[in-house]
Amino acid sequence: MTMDIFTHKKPPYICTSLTGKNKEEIRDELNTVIPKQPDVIEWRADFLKDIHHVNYVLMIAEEISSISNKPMIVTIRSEREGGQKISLTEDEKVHLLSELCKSPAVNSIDFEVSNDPEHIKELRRISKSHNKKLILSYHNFDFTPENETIMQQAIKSESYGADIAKVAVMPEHKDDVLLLLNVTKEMDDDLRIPIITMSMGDIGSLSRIVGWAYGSIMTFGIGVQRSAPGQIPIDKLKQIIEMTQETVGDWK
Ligand SMILES: O=C1C[C@@](O)(C(=O)O)C[C@@H](O)[C@@H]1O
Repeated sequence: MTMDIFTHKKPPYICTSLTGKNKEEIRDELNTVIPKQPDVIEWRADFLKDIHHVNYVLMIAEEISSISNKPMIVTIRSEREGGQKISLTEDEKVHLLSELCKSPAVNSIDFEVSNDPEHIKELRRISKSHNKKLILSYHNFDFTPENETIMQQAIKSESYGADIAKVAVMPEHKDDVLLLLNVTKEMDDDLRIPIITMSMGDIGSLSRIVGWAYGSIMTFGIGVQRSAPGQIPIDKLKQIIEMTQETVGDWK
């Protein structure tokens, strides 16, 4: 049964990324990660060495799901937006994501909103027909664009029929973290779909702690190895969010 990310707890959901290069490394990661009880697992399949073997990929997805018993997002992050260099063409990547949508092990797929619109439409069609969530994402590892640009990416994601819009941007100074939180609140007010946002890097890590209060439904913490700069270890992240939620309450 595919588990729904959105019904089992009050946000923010704590997600952690698996970045192993092969089945053995992923198993080891799971052994460390599962006791830390993340709510959601993101499998960063772009780290997998043999990503071109569709059956091997599907087998690992099943294994992750059966060991973790958690909702799983599969991401094949493009190199352009901070992912690993992989041996698949864009068409092959879309084919692989389509096959993953058919697997009961997978809850959601993440695809960049900057991808070819035909590929996005195809994955929307397939994910919907298999009852999987489509996260359309935007990453900028260099800087934080202005408010309107971030908003436009999220609006574009919604207009493609995304179930969730995600934005990860790099701050160059403290004001950029405030900008991200501010636009998070605007997106939460204006969009009909849920959003996930983060400001990356050291100063950006503040957004990973308080983003929920501005409308971000998920935050990424380190299980074994970070998948982006500024992530906080899951145990500390959980503790600090619980403490802030106690004082802040349901305010957002
Ligand atoms: O998009 C995201 C968010 C992220 O970049 C972060 O900053 O936590 C980590 C990635 O693994 C994930 O796909």
